[in-house]
Amino acid sequence: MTGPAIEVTDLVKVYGELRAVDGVSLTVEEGEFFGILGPNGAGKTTALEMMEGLRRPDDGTVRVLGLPPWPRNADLLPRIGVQLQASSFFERLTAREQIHTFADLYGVPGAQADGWLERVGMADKAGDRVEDLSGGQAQRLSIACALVHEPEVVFLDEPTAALDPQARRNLWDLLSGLNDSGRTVVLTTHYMDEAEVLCDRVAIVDHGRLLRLDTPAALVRGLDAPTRITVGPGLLDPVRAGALPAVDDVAVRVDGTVLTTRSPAAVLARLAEAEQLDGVRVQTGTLEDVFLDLTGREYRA
Ligand SMILES: Nc1ncnc2c1ncn2[C@@H]1O[C@H](COP(=O)(O)OP(=O)(O)OP(=O)(O)O)[C@@H](O)[C@H]1O
Repeated sequence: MTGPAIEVTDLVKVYGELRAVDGVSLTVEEGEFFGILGPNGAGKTTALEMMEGLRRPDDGTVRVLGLPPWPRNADLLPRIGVQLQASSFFERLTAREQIHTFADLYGVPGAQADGWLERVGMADKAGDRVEDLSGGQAQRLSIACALVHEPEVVFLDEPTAALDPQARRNLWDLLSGLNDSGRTVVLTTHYMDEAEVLCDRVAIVDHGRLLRLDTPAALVRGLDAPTRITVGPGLLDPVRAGALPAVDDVAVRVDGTVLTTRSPAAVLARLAEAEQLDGVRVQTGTLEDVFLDLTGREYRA
């Protein structure tokens, strides 16, 4: 294929007075793991549904694999995968019957469906009814159903929402492997850490607008945030610490003495000379700092 996997230009969706998506333009490259990150109500789902061809844009254009997804495009449908919410499973079917139903719709052999159950770690739950699955298991099944026909582009809408932290982390392992074979993955999330761990590039959205689009590392670097180095409590005389070259600020807290610096290597070298590196913690900026910097308010998922 030539050209980007997805091209969105000046996309708009209006509900009454509300501009849920307000002039978003972005390009997703083939094989990219792309994240749309923003707090609740930012417009992530609305934007994603317009890319999937499930919602009609009020303005702007979408091209997926070079084709317009709206109105329903029969050439495009077999080439994209859309993760449905667990609540939209067919009722009373087992996990295996569920994914085989999807496989039949796409003319995919049953063995391929079983292969996907295996890949998402659901083979031993194949005989369980979908309503008896845990939240994490239901998400795994819905991801397998979205991928059963081996689409080139897959859309996942908050695939780890409502999961406990352990189940989320388990699902990250599965998600991070999804684009190994060159498949393009677009995911929405309101979890900063999830975007940071999984995505090649992240679009930060708020109030329907695209605020910033870059790799997580570049977003954090662009912030020019200082590094915070925490030394164990009582190990460092705050006055001497403040006199160290490159230390901009010193704060004494219960969990240790926090040195703020823009030259962490120089400060760490001095701590090493003084043999005070034991238990030292180094914290750089995160996507949460980026959001705060962009919007002036704390990130609240
Ligand atoms: N069908 C609709 N009619 C009216 N308003 C809508 C409709 N769908 C969404 N909205 C509104 O549009 C805004 C964006 O909603 P959207 O679901 O796209 O946000 P989101 O970023 O996906 O948030 P969440 O994480 O809560 O799903 C919200 O204020 C929402 O209330």
